[in-house]
Amino acid sequence: MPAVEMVGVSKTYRGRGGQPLKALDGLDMVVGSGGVHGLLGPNGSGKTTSIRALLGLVGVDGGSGTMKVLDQPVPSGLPGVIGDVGAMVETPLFFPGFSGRRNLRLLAETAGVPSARVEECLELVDLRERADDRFKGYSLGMKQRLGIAAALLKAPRLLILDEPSNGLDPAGIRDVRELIRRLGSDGRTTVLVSSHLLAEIQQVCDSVTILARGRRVASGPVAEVLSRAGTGDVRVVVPDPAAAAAVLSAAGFSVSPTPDGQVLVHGAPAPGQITRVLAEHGHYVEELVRVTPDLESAFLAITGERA
Ligand SMILES: Nc1ncnc2c1ncn2[C@@H]1O[C@H](COP(=O)(O)OP(=O)(O)OP(=O)(O)O)[C@@H](O)[C@H]1O
Repeated sequence: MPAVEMVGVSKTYRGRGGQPLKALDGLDMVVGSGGVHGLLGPNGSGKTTSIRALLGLVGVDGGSGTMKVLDQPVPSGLPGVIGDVGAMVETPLFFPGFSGRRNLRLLAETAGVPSARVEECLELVDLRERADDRFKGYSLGMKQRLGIAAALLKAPRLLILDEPSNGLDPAGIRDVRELIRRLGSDGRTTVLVSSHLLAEIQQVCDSVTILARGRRVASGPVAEVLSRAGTGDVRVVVPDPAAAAAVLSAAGFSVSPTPDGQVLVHGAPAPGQITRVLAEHGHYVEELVRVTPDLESAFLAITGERA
């Protein structure tokens, strides 16, 4: 059973002049159970809107598709499963003059969660030692981790985090990344995390849905999405790159030189053919490497947009 399912979901906002703005345009998304799933897209592509729609915080266009969370239809079945869903959407609100612990205890009381769970969550996000400091004195990273702790209070089966790394410094980003990885590998939690940071998704997620203009443009295991968007380029190191490039070009390969004196052969040719043609002309290959794209180039290739 997928943890999240969206099929053909659209959401139209009214712009300032009343003109329609399609934030979601027939969006499909399937998040399998367990692990970390990334929702990746440039600003304005519909990440927050889709998360808000899944949580029933925003209504979608009438008759525009279906959504399920933990196998329950959204919004009608949400009351039955919302206790198993933890979410952090936008910066969470806490009382600035209260400590992290007191803030969490208040939330736990409201949700009927025992206070022992507050301590567990503080431990999970590594805030135990600073739990009695006032919230307003926390760094942005600590505030964000407290927000994640709040989302974890109910020991959710599905944890949804909207841009949890936003505004964090590198150390904060690393802490949040490690936390997400830990949660996603505990065997019971599915984490859905949105980001416009390609490296973030690449480092932390098992699978990914890529959005552009409110639509899914790619999805699957991160490694698969990357290889599908693969350029098929091969980088060749030879003693005389200019002559080797001329030979390859004459043999019908599409080639270009690299600034560091290597030859880039485009378009997924079998590497064996490259070495054979070169050897026939007295050029002996010192090194031959397939170029693996990172998520950034894959993303640009897929969406034609800059993140
Ligand atoms: N309440 C709203 N009223 C009108 N338009 C909105 C509203 N919320 C979002 N939009 C528009 O819908 C589109 C999608 O926005 P959304 O916030 O879902 O994107 P996003 O991918 O989360 O981007 P970001 O990372 O910038 O938050 C944008 O064009 C945005 O301006």
